Parts: sequence; structure tokens; C-alpha cells
Amino acid sequence: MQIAPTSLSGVVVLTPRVFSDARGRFCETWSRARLAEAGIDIDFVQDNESLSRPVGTLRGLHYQSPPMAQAKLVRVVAGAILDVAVDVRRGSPRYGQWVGVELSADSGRQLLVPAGFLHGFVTRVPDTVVGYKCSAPYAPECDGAVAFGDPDLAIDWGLDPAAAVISDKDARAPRFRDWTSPFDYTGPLPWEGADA
Ligand SMILES: Cc1cn([C@H]2C[C@H](O)[C@@H](COP(=O)(O)OP(=O)(O)O[C@H]3O[C@H](C)C(=O)[C@H](O)[C@H]3O)O2)c(=O)[nH]c1=O
Repeated sequence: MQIAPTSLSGVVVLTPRVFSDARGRFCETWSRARLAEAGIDIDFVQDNESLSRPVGTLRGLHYQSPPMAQAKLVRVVAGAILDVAVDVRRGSPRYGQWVGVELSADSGRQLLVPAGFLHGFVTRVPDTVVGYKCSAPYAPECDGAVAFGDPDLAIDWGLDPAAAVISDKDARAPRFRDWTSPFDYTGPLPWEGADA
């Protein structure tokens, strides 16, 4: 498992070692010990999975507010996505900054989205299945969203926002400027570099 930083400090890409043979391929998709070696000692307590049939299905930008804030470890079981994280911790030097990383079943690449970050993805192929580990259980009373097409965030999803296939909930999500983050920046995360 290789672990590498992204352009947004705190968000990291994990690439499992893939063993291929005539039958296909095998990889370890998660190892608590390997992540802990990198300082990523997160107690994941729930696995989620979603199937998105149309190309251009966009789920996000979502979060759960404290005390049920969730870190997520996202991977693609089938298909491909652009996975996006946005730092929304009040006081963070990178508040409002986002990063997008292409993930696919073929690459095996995963994205770690820390608590205090918005998360969303858009699918690149039909029938994409996304699986992700969460560090807190589902808490609908803490569930929240910010508009994925917000002009202040200016996320490049790689498609016309009007063409995105979204839920009614996401269609009603507030603009970033009209939203108050429930998260506070408390300093660099254990796995961030010294320059964080
Ligand atoms: C997230 C969740 C949802 N649900 C129920 C609630 C709804 O009746 C149904 C669909 O939920 P929703 O439309 O919120 O699913 P997504 O739009 O895929 O939301 C997720 O997608 C983005 C990318 C995320 O990062 C979050 O994990 C999560 O918000 O599943 C549950 O029962 N448990 C859960 O943990």
C-alpha cells in the first residue's frame, strides 16, 4: 500500500499493491496496521456502498457535523469517479480549497477524506459502485450538504453541472457563502507534513 499526499494537505491517496495473474487480480483494500504506520490511526466503524447507474451521477458535497463527523476512505469497486474533498475547517489555512482525484476499480486508488472536509464524487462510467469506510455511524440529524456547483468553490467536475444526475437533497443544498461550517481547525493532522 503506497500512501501519497495530494495538493490539499490532509487528503491522501492510497494505492494498494495489486497481484495480477491469469485469473484476474487480488489486492488488500484496507489494513489498519499499514495506515497506522503512516500516522493514519482512524477507527472506521461503518462501510457504505452506492451504485450509480447513469454516467455523470454526482453525489455531494456532503458531511456529518460534530459529534458525528466522519473521516472517509473511498474506493471504487466498479467503474470510475472523480472524487472531491473540500477543506471546511474554520481557521484552516486552506479553508474552501478543494482537490479532485480520479479513482477507478482498475487503478485500485483510494482517497482518504478527513473529518472536517466536504466529500463528493461524480461518476465517469455507467454502473459505478463506490465503497467507503466511515469513522462514525450514520447520523441523519447531523447529515448536511453544500451545493456541488457553488461558484465560490469553483470545483471543476469535468462536466456541465446542469447535466449532473443528482438527488433532490443535493439540488436544495445551500451555497457555500450562505452556509456556516460546524468544523474548527485544530492544527495539522497526524499524517500531514511539517509544512501543513
Ligand atoms: C449516507 C447514508 C445514507 N443512508 C440512507 C439515507 C437515504 O435514505 C439513502 C440514500 O442516502 P443519500 O441520498 O444521502 O446517499 P448519497 O447521496 O450517496 O450520500 C453519500 O454520498 C456522499 C458522497 C458521502 O460522502 C456521504 O457518505 C453520503 O452523504 O440511504 C443510510 O441509511 N446510511 C448512510 O450512512
